[in-house]
Amino acid sequence: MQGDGEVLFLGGVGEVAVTLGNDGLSFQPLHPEPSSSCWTSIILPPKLENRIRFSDVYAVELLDEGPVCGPWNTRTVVQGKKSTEMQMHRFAVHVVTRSRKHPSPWIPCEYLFGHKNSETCKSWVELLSACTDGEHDRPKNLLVFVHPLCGKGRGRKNWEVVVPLFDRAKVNTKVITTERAGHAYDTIASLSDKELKKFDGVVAVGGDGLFNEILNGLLRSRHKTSYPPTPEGFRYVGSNETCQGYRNDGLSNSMPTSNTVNVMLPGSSNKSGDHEPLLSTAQSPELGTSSLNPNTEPSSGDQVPLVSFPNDWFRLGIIPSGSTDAIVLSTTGERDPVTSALLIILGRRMSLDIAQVVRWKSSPSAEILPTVCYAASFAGYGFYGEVIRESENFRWMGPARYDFSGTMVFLKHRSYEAKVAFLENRSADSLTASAENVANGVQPRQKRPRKTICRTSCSVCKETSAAGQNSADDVPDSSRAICENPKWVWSKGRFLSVGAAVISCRNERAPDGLVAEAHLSDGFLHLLLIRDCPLPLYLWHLTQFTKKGSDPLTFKFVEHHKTKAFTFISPHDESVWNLDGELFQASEVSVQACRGLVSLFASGPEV
Ligand SMILES: Nc1ncnc2c1ncn2[C@@H]1O[C@H](COP(=O)(O)OP(=O)(O)OP(=O)(O)O)[C@@H](O)[C@H]1O
Repeated sequence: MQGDGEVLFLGGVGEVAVTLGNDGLSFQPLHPEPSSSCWTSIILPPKLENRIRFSDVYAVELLDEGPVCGPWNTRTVVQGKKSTEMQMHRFAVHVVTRSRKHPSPWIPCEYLFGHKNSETCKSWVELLSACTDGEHDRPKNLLVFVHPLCGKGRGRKNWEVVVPLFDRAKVNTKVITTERAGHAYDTIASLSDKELKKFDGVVAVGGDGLFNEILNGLLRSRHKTSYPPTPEGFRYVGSNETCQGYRNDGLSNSMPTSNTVNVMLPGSSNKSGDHEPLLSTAQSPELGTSSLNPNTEPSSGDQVPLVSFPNDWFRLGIIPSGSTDAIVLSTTGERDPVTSALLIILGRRMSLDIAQVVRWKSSPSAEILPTVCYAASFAGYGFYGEVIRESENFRWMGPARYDFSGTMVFLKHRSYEAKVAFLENRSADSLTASAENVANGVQPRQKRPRKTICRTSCSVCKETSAAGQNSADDVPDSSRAICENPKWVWSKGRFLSVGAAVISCRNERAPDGLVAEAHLSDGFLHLLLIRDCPLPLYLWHLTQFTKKGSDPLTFKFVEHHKTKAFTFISPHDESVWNLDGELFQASEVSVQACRGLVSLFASGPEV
C-alpha cells in the first residue's frame, strides 16, 4: 500500500522508502552514501530535510516522463562531476523552506520524485494533493490589484515574479491593473456581496496606499459599528442617539447611518477635499457579474447573506512593492514578494486591528459632516501630515521624496496647537505618566515596562482574538470595555506631531517601527504626542527610530499612551493627517481601534 515504505526515486538522493504520516511525508535513503550526508548535499542551498510537512507543501505536480538525477555526494560536488540521470515518470512536491537565521525570507524549493510506473506517480500526486487540500484555509480564488507604478514601477515586476507560484498552486487569480488612484477602491466598493463572496480574499500588489484603498473599499459599507466614543462636550451628532449595547456612561456614542457616513478615499479625494460619493452596489465597473461566472444571476434581490466585518473567511494579502511597505514589514517581518505570495498560497491567517477614523470637520470653519475612513498602520498629524503634503510636490523624485520633504518639514520645526483626549487604559501595562503629570506637561522620564514584542503566534494577540470571536452584530469587545471604564484624559498644548500607531509600523528607516511593542491584534492604539521642544532634542528623538533596540519614546516631551480611542481638535485651517501614508484633511477627528477587524494572509513577524 502507498505510504507504507514504498520505494520511489528522489532526485539528488536515489532510492528512498517513503512513509506517509498524519501531517507529512518522510523518507529514508535505501543506499546512504557513507562519505557524505545526502541531505546536506542534495541541494546546496537550500538544505532539504528528509521530512515534508503538508503545511509546507504549496503544490504537487504530475510531470512528464524525464530525467531524475542520481545521488549527489561530496565527490561529485567537489570534483564537479555530473551525477547520473535516470529517465522515469515523475512528480514534484513543491514546499517552502527557510534558513535558520531570523528574519529570513521563505524560499520555494522542489522535491523531484520518480518511478518507472506512471500510475504510481499519478496515485502519489492524487494522495498528496488530497492531503494538502485537507490543509484547510488555503485560498482558491483571489482578486488581485496590481499598482504598476508603485515603488518605482516594482508592482508589475513583482507580480510577474510570483505569478508562477500561484499558477503552480492552482490558485485562480482575477487580476486588475490599476489605472489611477481610487481605481481599486471604486472596484471593491462597488462589488456586490455575491461577487465578493466568490473570492477568498483580495491581494494588493503595491504599497500601503493601495492596501489602504482596498481596506476602505471593503469596510466602508460592510463594517457596522458605532462611531468612536468621544469625551463629554464633543457631541456633534446624534446626541440623543444611543448605541445598542452601549451604556451611556458619559461617553457620547452615535451610530452612523447610511445617510450620514461618507468615506474619504485617501488616494484621490483628499487632494480636492471632496467626499467620495457613495457608490451603488449594483455598479461593478471592472468585474461585471458575467466576467466572473456566466451562470451568476444579477445581484439585486439575491439571498446571499451580507458580507460584514469582522468575519472568519475573507482575507487580505499584500505583495510588497511600495515605497515603505510598513504593513508587510510589521506583519511578516520580511519585505519579500515571494515570502508574501507563499504566505497567501499556504493560507496563513492572522487578525489585524484597524483604526476607524471619523473626521467631524475638515477645517474649523467647515460644516460638521462625519466622514469615516480606516487605517491599518498609522494616523499622524503635524510633522507626519506635513511630510506627506510636502512630498506631493516632489513626486518626480520617487520614494526619495519622503526623505527630502521630511528634512524640509523638520527644518521648519513647526508646532501645532491642539487638544487631544484619550481613553485611559487602566488595565495592566499603561505606558503613560499619570494623568495629572500629563496634563501639567511635566511627565518625568521614567523607566518603561519591558516590551513584549508581537511575533508569530503572539500570545497577547491570540488571547485577545480568542476572546473576540463575537458575531458581527455583537458590540465589539473593545467598545464594551471602553464603556465600562470611560475615563478621558486631556492633553492640550503645542505639538510637533500627534500620531496613532495601530501596529509597530516597522520600515527600513525604523527597524523596530514607531512603536516596537505595538501588537497586531490586541485592540489598542499607541498614541504618540510629541510636544514642542528644541530642534536638537527633536532630532535626537527622531534619530532614535533609526537604531534597533533604542527607545525613542522615553523623552520628556514625548507622551506615549496605549489607548482604545482618542479625539483630536485643532484650530488650524490647514490641518492635514497622514493615514497609512495618504493625505487626509481634518481638523477634528475621533479614532478608535477595531480589534481584529480584518484578517491577513500572514502569520506575524518572525523577528
Ligand atoms: N495606476 C495608478 N496610477 C497612479 N496612482 C495609483 C495607481 N494605482 C494606485 N494608485 C495610488 O497610488 C497611491 C500610492 O500607492 P502605493 O502606496 O501602493 O505605492 P507607493 O509606491 O508606496 O506610493 P507612495 O510612495 O505614493 O506611497 C495610492 O493612493 C494608490 O491609490
